[in-house]
Amino acid sequence: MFVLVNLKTYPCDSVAVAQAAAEVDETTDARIAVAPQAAHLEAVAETGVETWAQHVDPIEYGSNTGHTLAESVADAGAAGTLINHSEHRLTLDAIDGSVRAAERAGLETVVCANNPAQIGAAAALGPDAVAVEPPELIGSGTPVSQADPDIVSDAVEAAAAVDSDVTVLCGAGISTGDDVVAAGELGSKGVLLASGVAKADDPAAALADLVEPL
Ligand SMILES: O=C(CO)COP(=O)(O)O
Repeated sequence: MFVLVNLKTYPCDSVAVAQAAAEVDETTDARIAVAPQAAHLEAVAETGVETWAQHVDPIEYGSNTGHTLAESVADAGAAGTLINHSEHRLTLDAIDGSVRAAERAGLETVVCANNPAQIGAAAALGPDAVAVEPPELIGSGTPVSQADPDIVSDAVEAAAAVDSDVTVLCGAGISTGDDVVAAGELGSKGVLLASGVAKADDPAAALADLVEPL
């Protein structure tokens, strides 16, 4: 299972969370990665943990003030990037452009979407993976795998119907090892989570709990 921890812009210590993730990664067969905000990518990558960007723009080198260039993200040490997170929605055309920009820079891609229908559309753009995250459950503490299991299994079906090479992650409210196991039982190959780690009093313990049953 892939455990991708999105730190959003939470006021946590990104490097401390990354160090904890790197340590927990040594103890498990699960794959752990941390997605800090762009300004922290390099510091997080230096901890040795697999590092992901939260977003890249559909642009090339040039006059794009304030945008995030995929090549810069890769140079900072990122191995992959989220695209179209629920908190950073893009047009279809921009999602496509961002996937192409990420590919150009050698970044792995996870395109986020709200529901199975959007997952099918996202899969058609050929990312490495898609992540279904019902917006109403994000940050709720109620795991999608429990509150709405069908959305996960339907997303797995929707992606497979379009492109069987695109793997499916799920997210929203995931915070325990049991939630990760439940996600796996629904056909998800990983989880995307944030508050369960970034807002935890002890992020290292939260991460250890997440991978304990894997
Ligand atoms: O948005 C999310 C991950 O990208 C999910 O957030 P929570 O884990 O806080 O529900």
